[in-house]
Amino acid sequence: METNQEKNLSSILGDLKDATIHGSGDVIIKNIILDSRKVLPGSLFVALRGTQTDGHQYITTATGLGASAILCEELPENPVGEVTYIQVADSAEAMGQIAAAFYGYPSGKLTLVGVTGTNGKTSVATFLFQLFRKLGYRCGLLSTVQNQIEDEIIPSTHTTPDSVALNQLLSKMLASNCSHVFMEVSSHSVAQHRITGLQFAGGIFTNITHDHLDFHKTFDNYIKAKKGFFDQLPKTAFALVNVDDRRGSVMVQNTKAKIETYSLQTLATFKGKIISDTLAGMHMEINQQEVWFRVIGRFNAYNLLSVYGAAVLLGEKPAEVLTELSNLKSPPGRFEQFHSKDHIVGIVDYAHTPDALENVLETITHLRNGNERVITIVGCGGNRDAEKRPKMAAIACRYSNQVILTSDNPRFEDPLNILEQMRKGVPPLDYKKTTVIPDRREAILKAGLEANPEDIILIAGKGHENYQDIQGVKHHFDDKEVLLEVFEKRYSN
Ligand SMILES: CC(=O)N[C@H]1[C@@H](OP(=O)(O)OP(=O)(O)OC[C@H]2O[C@@H](n3ccc(=O)[nH]c3=O)[C@H](O)[C@@H]2O)O[C@H](CO)[C@@H](O)[C@@H]1O[C@H](C)C(=O)N[C@@H](C)C(=O)N[C@H](CCC(=O)O)C(=O)O
Ligand SMILES: Nc1ncnc2c1ncn2[C@@H]1O[C@H](COP(=O)(O)OP(=O)(O)OP(=O)(O)O)[C@@H](O)[C@H]1O
Ligand SMILES: N[C@H](CCC[C@H](N)C(=O)O)C(=O)O
Ligand SMILES: [Mg+2]
Repeated sequence: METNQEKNLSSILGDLKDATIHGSGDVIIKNIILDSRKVLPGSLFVALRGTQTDGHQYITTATGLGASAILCEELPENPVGEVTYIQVADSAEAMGQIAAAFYGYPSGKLTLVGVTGTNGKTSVATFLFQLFRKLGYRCGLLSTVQNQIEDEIIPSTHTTPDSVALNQLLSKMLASNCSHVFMEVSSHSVAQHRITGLQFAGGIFTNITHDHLDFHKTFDNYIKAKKGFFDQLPKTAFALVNVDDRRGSVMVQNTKAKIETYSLQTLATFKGKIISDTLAGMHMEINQQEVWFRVIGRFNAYNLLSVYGAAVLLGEKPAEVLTELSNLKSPPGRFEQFHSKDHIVGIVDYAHTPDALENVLETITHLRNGNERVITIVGCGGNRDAEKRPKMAAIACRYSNQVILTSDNPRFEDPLNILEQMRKGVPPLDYKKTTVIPDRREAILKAGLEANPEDIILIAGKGHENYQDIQGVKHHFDDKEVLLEVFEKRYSN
């Protein structure tokens, strides 16, 4: 007999086109597993071709551990008699369809909105989650910072989980009576079919700039990956795009969804204008209605505008939406401000791309009103796009009086090597104001101790992260903690 956790294999294969089934469809599947080391008796093991290795190499291990079925692109040389092999053209794509069926298609029973773009996904998804809770709905969130079911926090490992984890989380949200779920859709997740089989009520495009070329290789591929999300939206969904980004129209070129737009510069369904922007708050006009926000910065004007648009497209009343939006706070590590007793402003921000860093520094530049200095501390992650390293250093120099280049998450790279690549972006005229301090803690302490009252210290790149990933080991590290520690130190000395 089937239980909640179990399904008959043939009952979850219905959405697969062109699959060849070798063996019986009448097999009980207890779970879907993509790592052979986690296979249990009754598992359906999915052989995925990865970036490091090929899951097909582990099919024999999986059957040895009791897998009752294997989803694969190529059959093993010696198939096991009692195991069912489902042969498909693309295992990752098929896995998305099977995972949705295994968990009872939870996305179709929820109002699911996805957010894609280089920057702003976490901010927009989190604002939507906060807003809809305030509007009285039970909600779920899938984000880089954390996954959340109402108040329950479930740590996240990826911006967008794999299709099995994703459908499992969605079914948990449904079981908790959530009606709305807001999720980030990373370009990796589209390319790797993590979102295949999901039924979206809407999709939002924030922007696209330089990132992840380590994975996508060319900017064109990166654009195609993001566009893939809009290509697969159904005609019942909305596709809400930022038309101030020149790739906005490309994103929705082939979508079946209803296209809606937002802009700060041109005519759009949702048109916004910034009236003033200070450290205390932002005053905007949205579709002729004036509104004050606690959240600040031009990039957040875009984020709030898209959130407003999505809420209205989901049927919420504009006036109620604006009232609730005006009280929202930024998610952790997104332009998060701290003030020392002698009025130094510390800003912890997750800007880890050239565009994000430039936006944040432009915002800081606009907020300056006197002789305060801007001190920027920034690093770049290891085993990630190396092209952004010199660019980010150059941007930091352009907008700051003092720059400290430091380590982010070196991962498996030599931090000094990363810093050397960043240093190449420092214009010779800016050598004098630039220091390289590989130890991130030391870098923050130095800035915090040397700053003068009213100075602004930007600590960019790690935002909410509470670890530093060095050689595969995550050591506790929190920019906020070190900043607050040094603010205290100024008084104890
Ligand atoms: C580059 C990338 O996306 N990698 C993801 C990918 O891993 P991979 O392709 O390297 O896998 P692999 O190690 O080659 O293994 C291939 C297959 O063999 C299996 N295997 C492997 C060994 C074994 O003994 N047995 C076995 O079955 C693996 O489970 C896997 O299914 O598939 C794994 C399983 O789903 C993911 O955990 C992994 O994410 C890694 C950890 C990662 O860091 N991903 C980042 C780049 C990422 O996805 N980032 C985006 C957001 C970025 C952003 O927008 O800023 C995200 O959505 O989080
Ligand atoms: N709409 C935006 N446009 C440009 N930059 C933004 C925007 N929103 C936020 N940022 C900047 O980008 C940083 C990351 O923001 P956020 O975490 O919302 O993006 P993300 O797309 O979720 O990033 P990730 O790809 O790591 O998941 C912020 O800390 C801020 O510096
Ligand atoms: N989602 C992004 C986060 C980068 C954050 C930055 N701190 C880094 O480690 O490079 C990535 O995985 O590329
Ligand atoms: Mg994110």
